[in-house]
Amino acid sequence: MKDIQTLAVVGAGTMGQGIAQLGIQHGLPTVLFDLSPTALEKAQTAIAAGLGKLVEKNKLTAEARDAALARLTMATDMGLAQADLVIEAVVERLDVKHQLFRELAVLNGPDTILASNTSSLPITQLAAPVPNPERVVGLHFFNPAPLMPLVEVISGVATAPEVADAVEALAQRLGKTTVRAADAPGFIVNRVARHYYVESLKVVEENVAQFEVVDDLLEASGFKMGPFRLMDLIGVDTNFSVTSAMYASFHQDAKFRPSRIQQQKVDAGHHGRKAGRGFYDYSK
Ligand SMILES: NC(=O)c1ccc[n+]([C@@H]2O[C@H](COP(=O)([O-])OP(=O)(O)OC[C@H]3O[C@@H](n4cnc5c(N)ncnc54)[C@H](O)[C@@H]3O)[C@@H](O)[C@H]2O)c1
Repeated sequence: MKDIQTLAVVGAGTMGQGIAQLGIQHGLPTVLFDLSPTALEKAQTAIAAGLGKLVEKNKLTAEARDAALARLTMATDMGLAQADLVIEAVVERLDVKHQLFRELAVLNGPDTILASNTSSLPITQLAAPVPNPERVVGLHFFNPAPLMPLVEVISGVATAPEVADAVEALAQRLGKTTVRAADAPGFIVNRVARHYYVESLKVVEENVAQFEVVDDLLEASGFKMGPFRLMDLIGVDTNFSVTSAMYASFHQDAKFRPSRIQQQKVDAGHHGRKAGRGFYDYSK
């Protein structure tokens, strides 16, 4: 297994931009590819701001920040998404991720590792139509990726053990604490955390309490963020897709049923902080 020396991140949204920041911060020349030039512009601003904050806090020198930024290539041309490790962080849809991995497999050699940041889709299913599925692996960062210490490493049925070892070592090089998770829907954290969102949405749907009250109470009881503030941070659309995928994977088990409140937010484009509006208004 060759050493991972270069990184490509596909999808420059909430997660992709954070993962790319980690890569350049830790010395990896990194290509950040997205279909949307606007997403790339926003990502570039966010990465520069993220590194800038570290400089302000004396956690990074200005020279190290400049060197990190020089390692970053922003790309709307998918042809540039070639690296030892490609991490995809695009929308949570199996069809989109399948198509993407097939294209990445053509662009890259058979020994390039293809990792998915999926929150819920089974790695075995993701890998099935990809040439050389033994190099497909789950590498699940948490939001915000530069700050959250945990990364789940997930092997599908076909994943070669040395591939899982290599991405785990890479995550540790990025300063993360890793945990191996079995290839079950939602892995560990999202499976348990799903009920935080699903049950809170039910409380609001049943008029037991308003969402702001639920947030305030849960924060007062010790949770760092209330469920609605957290959904806004995650992306209401992403959170809804993850719940929908898990509901399907668990064969419509009612305890994972998505909420019509979330469906409505998605339909209205109220996708959370990234859209300026979710459960709360961020336009100011
Ligand atoms: N948001 C979270 O808190 C969080 C946490 C952990 C994991 N994840 C997972 O990370 C992945 C990305 O989630 P996100 O919240 O960053 O999404 P997002 O909606 O913020 O960003 C997705 C980006 O992917 C781009 N994109 C879509 N299709 C593409 C394609 N074919 N090629 C290139 N770019 C494409 C979009 O333009 C967009 O910029 C999902 O699988 C999600 O489940 C999300």
